[in-house]
Amino acid sequence: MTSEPNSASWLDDDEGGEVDLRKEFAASDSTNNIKEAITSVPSLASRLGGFAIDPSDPSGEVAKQQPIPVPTTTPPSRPRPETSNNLFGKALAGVKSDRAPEPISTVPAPLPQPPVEPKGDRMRSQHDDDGWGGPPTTQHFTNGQTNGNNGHLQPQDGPQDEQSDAGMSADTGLISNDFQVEVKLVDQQADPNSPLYSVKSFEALPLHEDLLKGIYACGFKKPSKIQEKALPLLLNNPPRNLIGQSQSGTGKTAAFTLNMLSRVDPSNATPQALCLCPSRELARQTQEVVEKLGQFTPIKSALAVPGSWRRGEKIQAQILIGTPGTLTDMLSRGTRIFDPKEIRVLVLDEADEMLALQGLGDQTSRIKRMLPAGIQNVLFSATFPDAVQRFAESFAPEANKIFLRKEEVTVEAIKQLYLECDGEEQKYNALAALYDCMTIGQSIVFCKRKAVADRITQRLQEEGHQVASLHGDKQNQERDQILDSFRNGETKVLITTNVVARGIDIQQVNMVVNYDVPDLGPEGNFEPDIETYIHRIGRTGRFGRKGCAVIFVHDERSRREVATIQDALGKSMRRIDATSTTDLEQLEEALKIAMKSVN
Ligand SMILES: Nc1ncnc2c1ncn2[C@@H]1O[C@H](COP(=O)(O)OP(=O)(O)OP(=O)(O)O)[C@@H](O)[C@H]1O
Repeated sequence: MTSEPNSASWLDDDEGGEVDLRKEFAASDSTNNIKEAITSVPSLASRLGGFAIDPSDPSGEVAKQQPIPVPTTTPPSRPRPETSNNLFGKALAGVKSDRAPEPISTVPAPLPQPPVEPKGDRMRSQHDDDGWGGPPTTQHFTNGQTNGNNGHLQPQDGPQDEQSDAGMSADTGLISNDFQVEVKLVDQQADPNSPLYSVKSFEALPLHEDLLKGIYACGFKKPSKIQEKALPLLLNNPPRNLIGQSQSGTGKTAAFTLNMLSRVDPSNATPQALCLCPSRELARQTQEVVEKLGQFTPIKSALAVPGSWRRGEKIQAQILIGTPGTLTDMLSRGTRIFDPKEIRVLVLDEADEMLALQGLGDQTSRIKRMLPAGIQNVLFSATFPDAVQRFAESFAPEANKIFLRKEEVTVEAIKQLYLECDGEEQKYNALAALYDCMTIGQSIVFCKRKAVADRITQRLQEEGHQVASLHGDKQNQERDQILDSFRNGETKVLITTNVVARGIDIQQVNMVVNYDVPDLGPEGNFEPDIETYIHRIGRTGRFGRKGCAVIFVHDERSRREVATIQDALGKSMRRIDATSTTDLEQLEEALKIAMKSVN
């Protein structure tokens, strides 16, 4: 980590620890056509000028020389991997495809033909193959070496000038969006320092051909690092628990989804894989991923969130995705809704949240107790704080583990900035002034409280801005509609609480604003909530895309909190001086470049 340089212009220092945001993002601009589309944005400086003035430092120069201090200790490393399991066989064999496969324009390499296993209880028959032998594996990714400079990551070596293409159309190779920019993932996936890097191809993984077809239909060309590492461990027989950590937006969902699709028996029309998510929004999204990746299999999925299920209705889908409340409700009815004894895989997405002692942990543990012992427990998250990690290890005993080093948990392509405001009211002014920038792409504004989200939404709307607010007090259907219209681009700015802080994957989101510093609430002594910060900013920078995350600082306390976050992440944030026209114009420029790069 580095401390902030004393440079007058933060865009000048393009060497050393700090990054010239504008130059870096511009360097990745292999296409210029977007530039025209964004040059119409009015000057941010012209709209922001004049706030956050410290009376003792009217020019702002003193403050600029005193960055939020970042302690110089290197975060402790976790132990190195010990062993790795061999692959014993294919986890999905003999899945019948009774749906007519649709033509895929990207012709894949010849598909591997997994051995056909007789229908029936696939998991148990695999289990019989070779027992639960072999030591669990712990792996640690490293997406960069430390340069001896207080643990700050070295700049990546590989070419970074082309963008990812998670949303690529299989027909054209173009992202379907407003700007039609061709962006390639190839270079990032060839760079060993990238979390998207993999040695293997999907074809080399033990996946059924119908799942490979689903993967191609999603436009995925190569696995990410977590997919490459986790899938063989997940699909290995006998099934073993797995705790997997990987940065936000690196494809964890596909990893656990492919495992669920591989592990269920399509001929048995009852839930065999359960996936628990912390919000209805995430459960709905995950079900879509299951449907997409499984579209060439006969496997069905169902949703277990409030309003998704008619009381008394028996679930006949093999994969059930839901929130703990609804799943507990279903399970409390014995075998009437589904037979828990048939469950063989339990996935906790956002596992640290699902196991949090003050939160969902109780419900999750209760659900687990209603399921058979010895099922495969799969826990994924971008964050695993130490206390939860211990609980996770007892929840999923003898698990194979994939953990990140502390300094690796945030995505390098998300540029983290903080913006000083002079009090609460100025925060609102800053947000209003950022509106045009926020609508070049799409943005999510996170607030601590629902009331604040509603209040600023109303004010912005009264001033003629188009924004929507989403939080847990809204009706289920309204929640679904609001997120759907944000997802399809009808709404450009979403003002929300932590309800969408985790897991939500909307590739066009190129800016996240932390209107409030997230905190741990009364149980956590109102300390800053580092994990929530990581997940919030992870709503941008998905699968190799670039993004900007701005956090508002408006008093001594929030200043301290942001310093704590920097310390915990081992990364310094660039300070934006709201009294400096130059800084603000540079910020605007950097945002524009970042925004176009995510498309
Ligand atoms: N191998 C791949 N190639 C290209 N795109 C991919 C690949 N795997 C996943 N993606 C895409 O990357 C995006 C992010 O994936 P996903 O939502 O699974 O990330 P995640 O790791 O679960 O993130 P989070 O920690 O925020 O939950 C999705 O749009 C997904 O479709």
